[in-house]
Amino acid sequence: MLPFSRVTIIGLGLIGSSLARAIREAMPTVRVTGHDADAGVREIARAIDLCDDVTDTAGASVTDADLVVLCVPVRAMGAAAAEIADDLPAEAIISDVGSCKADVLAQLNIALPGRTVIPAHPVAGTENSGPEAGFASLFRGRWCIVTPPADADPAAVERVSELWRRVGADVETMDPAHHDLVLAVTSHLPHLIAYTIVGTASDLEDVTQSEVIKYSAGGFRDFTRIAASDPTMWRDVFLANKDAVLEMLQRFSEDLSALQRAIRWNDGDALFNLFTRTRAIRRSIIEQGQDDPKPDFGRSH
Ligand SMILES: NC(=O)c1ccc[n+]([C@@H]2O[C@H](COP(=O)([O-])OP(=O)(O)OC[C@H]3O[C@@H](n4cnc5c(N)ncnc54)[C@H](O)[C@@H]3O)[C@@H](O)[C@H]2O)c1
Ligand SMILES: O=C(O)C(=O)C[C@]1(C(=O)O)C=C[C@@H](O)C=C1
Repeated sequence: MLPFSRVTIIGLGLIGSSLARAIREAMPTVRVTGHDADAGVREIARAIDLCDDVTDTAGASVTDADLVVLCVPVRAMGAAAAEIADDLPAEAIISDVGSCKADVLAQLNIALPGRTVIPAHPVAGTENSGPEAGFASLFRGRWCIVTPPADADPAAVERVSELWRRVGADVETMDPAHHDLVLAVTSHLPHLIAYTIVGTASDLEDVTQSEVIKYSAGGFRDFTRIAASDPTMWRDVFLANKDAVLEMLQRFSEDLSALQRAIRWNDGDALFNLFTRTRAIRRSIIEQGQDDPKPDFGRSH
């Protein structure tokens, strides 16, 4: 049996539009309704036939929904939830796809008191945004981490999990705070590092302009892809997951200082040993046949 029959997606950008496409492909009988605050995005969504219906107001999009998935930047979750509060059917489940979870759960609990809120995070994406950047296979073979509140109804958790399995994801359940700590190191910190490296390079007059472009075939080019990620999304992630990111940044800074010291004092052994360890990690991932690896998020809760 299908977990839901009428799904509303609010926010029709990369993730919302990918979810709409994936649901329509995997579960063609499910009615998908969409809404976006941006009239231009709604126009594109209609033009590309993204959903069965795209409504001009958030309220109109949820009146008969049995699942509403908020796919907006993490600091816009509370406002998006408040807009649907009066029109939401009593039995509807509310979920989201935000990249950090504790702050989003707090926002949703304030905006929708007493409602069934089951947050989730598909750990899949690209550096692109908007309704035309999405694609149906985005979640296939990727993790989706469901982060229910401690007192969540297990049946509601299972229905949300089943939706993500149906669009191809592997589902883990995790405590929201633990999720935020893990993702701070596996996703948020790498983005911060990429933004820093590309920003620093462009600040250095000597290597800017043609030279940054001309010689960016290798490692730097990989960083520029990540650093092209959406500014609104990532501003929100760093501010909403501040504590976990600052904790991981502290650890990272200490490790970077140790490397700095090793270079200054010609400690070749320290450099060699670290690089040998990190190379072994990458090789063991490839040997397991995962060249686009899903990180092991550890124990489920
Ligand atoms: N991009 C990724 O790689 C990725 C991966 C996993 C999860 N996420 C999470 O998914 C969410 C959406 O990210 P995205 O990459 O799809 O962004 P996006 O910029 O492509 O789309 C976001 C959409 O939300 C709309 N929006 C903003 N505020 C709104 C509101 N109050 N009501 C209705 N619509 C509103 C915007 O107009 C935009 O069309 C974010 O919370 C992000 O953290 C992103
Ligand atoms: O592959 C990318 O471009 C991504 O940044 C995707 C990525 C990640 O860090 O893995 C980014 C943010 C998400 O919340 C989930 C996935």
